[in-house]
Amino acid sequence: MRRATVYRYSLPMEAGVVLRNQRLKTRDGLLVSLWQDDKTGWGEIAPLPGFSQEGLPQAQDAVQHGLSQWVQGASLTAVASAFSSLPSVAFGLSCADAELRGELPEVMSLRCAPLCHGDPNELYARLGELPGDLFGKKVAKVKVGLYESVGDGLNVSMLLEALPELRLRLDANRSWTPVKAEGFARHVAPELRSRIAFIEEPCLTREQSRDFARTTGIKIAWDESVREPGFTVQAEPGLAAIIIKPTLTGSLLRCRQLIAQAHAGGLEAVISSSIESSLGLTQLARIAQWLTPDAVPGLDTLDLMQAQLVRQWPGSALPLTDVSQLEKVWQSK
Ligand SMILES: O=C(O)CCC(=O)c1ccccc1C(=O)O
Ligand SMILES: [Mg+2]
Repeated sequence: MRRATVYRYSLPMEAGVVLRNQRLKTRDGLLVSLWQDDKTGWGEIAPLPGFSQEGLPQAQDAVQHGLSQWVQGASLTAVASAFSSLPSVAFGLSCADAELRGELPEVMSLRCAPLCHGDPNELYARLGELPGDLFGKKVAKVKVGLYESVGDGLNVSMLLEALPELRLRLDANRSWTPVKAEGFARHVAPELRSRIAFIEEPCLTREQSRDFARTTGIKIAWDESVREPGFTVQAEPGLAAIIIKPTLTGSLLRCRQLIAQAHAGGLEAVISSSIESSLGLTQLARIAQWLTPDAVPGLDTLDLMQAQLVRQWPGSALPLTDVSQLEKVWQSK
């Protein structure tokens, strides 16, 4: 006997969370809970506005359709894989399936690269509390490209000089022209550059980003590129990592393929948040521990929200929204 329930959630965000020029006031998504033979599995389906191609109504239709098939005996692994054009659906259903089958280990990665939103004092304070990673180094992520690239360069240099064990991941989200990228690099001394683990997508095109890596010696990582049609994982000079945001990428199977291809090419694969609730984030932390144990995941987005959902993120003081407070939108017969 199989049963499935779909819940809808809407969590208030902290004021001022802006994504690709739009303000995100609430984070909206679906939770699914599966039940079979006294076992349960949960998954989160949360298309991210401005990033996901699919919207929530379309995702909900697909989820209900997929779960109806599962209840009637179809394999959810196969159902999830069939939704490759709706990555959030493929990912959420495959997580619920993996939990139900006991495939997703419980143990979470407790390391997480803190996201710095520009205030260096805040980052100093947070880094002080951070445990060093496997190699005794601390890693944090700083968004760049929002203001003047020269200012970004100065800020990054100041952080690296002030904190000698710090390594930085930077993320420019394709915002720099080659001239701006050069303006950034000019203000980061060559001896500091090796402590930039990578910068995600510095320029508008991959070719420009490759040129940037070549001329500056600063390593790059693909993020947006990983989700573009025709992308294949390929090791190349200057490339350090690929970023995998499963909600934007697809099923666990698809994520595992990307991770395996990255590792085979000597690249780091970094599991990262698409601003999921605490339920989705704790699953991502488990996936990271399971599949990329040597890479610190990029999951520091819980505090953008005003509440946690169903499952608690270790150490978070945010209030917890319980299942009983959620709107049930569908249930199998
Ligand atoms: O990667 C991280 O550390 C946090 C997640 C993050 O930065 C992000 C979250 C949602 C959408 C886009 C991005 C991004 O990488 O730009
Ligand atoms: Mg990015």
